[in-house]
Amino acid sequence: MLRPAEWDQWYGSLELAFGGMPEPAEELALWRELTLFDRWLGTWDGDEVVGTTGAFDFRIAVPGGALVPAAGVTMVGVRPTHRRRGVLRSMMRRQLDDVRAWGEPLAALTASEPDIYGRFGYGPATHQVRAHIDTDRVRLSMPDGADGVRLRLSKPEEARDACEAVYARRVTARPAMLERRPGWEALPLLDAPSRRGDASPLQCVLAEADGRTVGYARYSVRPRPDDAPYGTVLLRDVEALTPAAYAALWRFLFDLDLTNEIVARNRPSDDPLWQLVDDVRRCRLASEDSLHLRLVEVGAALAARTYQAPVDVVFEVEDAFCPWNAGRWRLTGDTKGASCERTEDPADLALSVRELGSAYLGGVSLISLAGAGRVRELREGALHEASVAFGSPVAPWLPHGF
Ligand SMILES: CC(=O)SCCNC(=O)CCNC(=O)[C@H](O)C(C)(C)COP(=O)(O)OP(=O)(O)OC[C@H]1O[C@@H](n2cnc3c(N)ncnc32)[C@H](O)[C@@H]1OP(=O)(O)O
Repeated sequence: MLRPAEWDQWYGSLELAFGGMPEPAEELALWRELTLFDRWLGTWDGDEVVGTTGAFDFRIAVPGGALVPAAGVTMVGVRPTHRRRGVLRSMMRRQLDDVRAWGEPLAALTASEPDIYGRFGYGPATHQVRAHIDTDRVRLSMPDGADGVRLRLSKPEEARDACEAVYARRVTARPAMLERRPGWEALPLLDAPSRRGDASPLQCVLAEADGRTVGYARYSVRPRPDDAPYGTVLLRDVEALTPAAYAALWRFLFDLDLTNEIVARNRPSDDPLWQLVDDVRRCRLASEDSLHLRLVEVGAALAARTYQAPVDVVFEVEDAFCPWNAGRWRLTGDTKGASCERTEDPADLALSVRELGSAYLGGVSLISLAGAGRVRELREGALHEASVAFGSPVAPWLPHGF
């Protein structure tokens, strides 16, 4: 637990852990406002803060559409003078014990380096795709109805509630999306001038149909540099409720005069955009890990989602860091619901909690993990059965960091 009076010192230590670059005042103000002091931890050496972390109280969409409590682990830092002597490990210990005590079955984070958190039971569970789209060459095929969508520019702040209403309807449609907690609607609007470089302030275009907002895109424009003929559209986010609105928003971004490129830093791996374009190679896609997930309570977590095919398997789970999860669990479930209970029956699949974290949202298949030797099949057929059941028709995707 952190005291409000300690926050400045605490955050200063976090900034030092990340290299010492001060953050813009508006970002500092938002992170302070979003701080949940009773869920924040500091490690002290005398009167110096040497370790920091916190855990937001998210609810995350899981396959089947439920919103499940998940501790959003954040702001992990250890002072450069105090590294590699167990400060992180002790904070992870305390934090996971806390999360368990709060009754939250999941913990989630985005990692500064992907190899830090596996030892604590987190597995990479979603991917994000970066695109550099050559809008001179790539063409879009427009679905029916796109020409009927009205586009309207608005100040991002004025359009906030309309955008939030669209976002709220999108959350349960895709695993790993986060329900917007109070105060978080300010995050996508952050636009500190010192972060813009040579790009414009943030802009917003709304898609409207039958008088209501059915989509939005927020972006900035970097005008042509001296050595190039055209500028770049930097996409912040885009969401829409209909295929027509989605395509209309992308066409707008593609057609912005005096630009010939869109840079989108975080798109889902199955973004419908890849089906709208005629030349996906000229979208120059690159993928990397995004959300890392940990099952804090294996039984409650596995019972909280649904399964896209009937499943009845016994897992032998290894969990050295949270031993209350270790042992055998029988999962039975289908598209309607699931239960997961302790069992003495023989195991069908053996794996560690980390693999369960990777597979949980349906973005990494158990078969692929087994191909790497990280899941062992002990009953013939169990791997295929569980792998199909754990899948998701929509790729999990985390829309923003935290
Ligand atoms: C969710 C987030 O906030 S991600 C942000 C993480 N923070 C940063 O990257 C900021 C810069 N780095 C740091 O502040 C620190 O180096 C930290 C937090 C990454 C590690 O803190 P430390 O106190 O040095 O870690 P600690 O000594 O407890 O090490 C625990 C284990 O993690 C390993 N480890 C520590 N740092 C790293 C790293 N950067 N990469 C890989 N493994 C690491 C250690 O080797 C140790 O391994 P072991 O279990 O096999 O013995």
